[in-house]
Amino acid sequence: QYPPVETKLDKKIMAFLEDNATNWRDMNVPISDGKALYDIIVKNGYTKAVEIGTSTGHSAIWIAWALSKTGGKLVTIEIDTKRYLEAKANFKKAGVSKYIDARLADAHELVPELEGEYDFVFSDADKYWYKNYFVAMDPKLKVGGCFTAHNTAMRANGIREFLEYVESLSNYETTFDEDSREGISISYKKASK
Ligand SMILES: C[S@@+](CC[C@H](N)C(=O)[O-])C[C@H]1O[C@@H](n2cnc3c(N)ncnc32)[C@H](O)[C@@H]1O
Repeated sequence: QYPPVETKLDKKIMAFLEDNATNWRDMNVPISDGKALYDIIVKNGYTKAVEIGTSTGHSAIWIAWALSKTGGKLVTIEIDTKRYLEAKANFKKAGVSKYIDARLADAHELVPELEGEYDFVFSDADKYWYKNYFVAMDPKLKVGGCFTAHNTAMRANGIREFLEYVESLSNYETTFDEDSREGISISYKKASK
């Protein structure tokens, strides 16, 4: 389930993840979904990532682990101060702080304001805003980049609207991680329009 452990940092991250495997209580992704995100990033060599909805940092640690391989960096956004602070402490313990720019902010406001280009997005905050997050990130997502979203198996309001929208776009190709119980949509940007 874990990626190959080759370096001192790999060892440190894996030890942290193993020690805390049963301690995630704040709507965090399961280990298998974290590994799925890791694989997408490493396979594609992504270096500029955004996560919407940090919580206490489980998925961010998996993303940062992948970015430690590609030489990238993650911007992750959380609105809740307690979870944000806990995530920061977890990043330190896992040894991945230098790969993460953690922001305490309302993603409704910050996502449209993010500057620069990105090649990987993981959307995991308020579901009813998923389509808006996608619309705000789309112009900043490089061709070849990927927009992923969690809990797509829920098909709740907002998630359904987001999926209908992204699946209607001819410049995106969307698939689903079949092994994820909660569902991860994976939308590759094939062309600029
Ligand atoms: C499902 S949890 C994220 C879990 C995390 N990705 C993980 O796997 O470890 C969703 C998080 O999004 C945060 N959130 C909800 N609305 C938000 C908003 N408008 N801006 C930023 N964060 C938000 C919640 O406080 C919550 O911590």
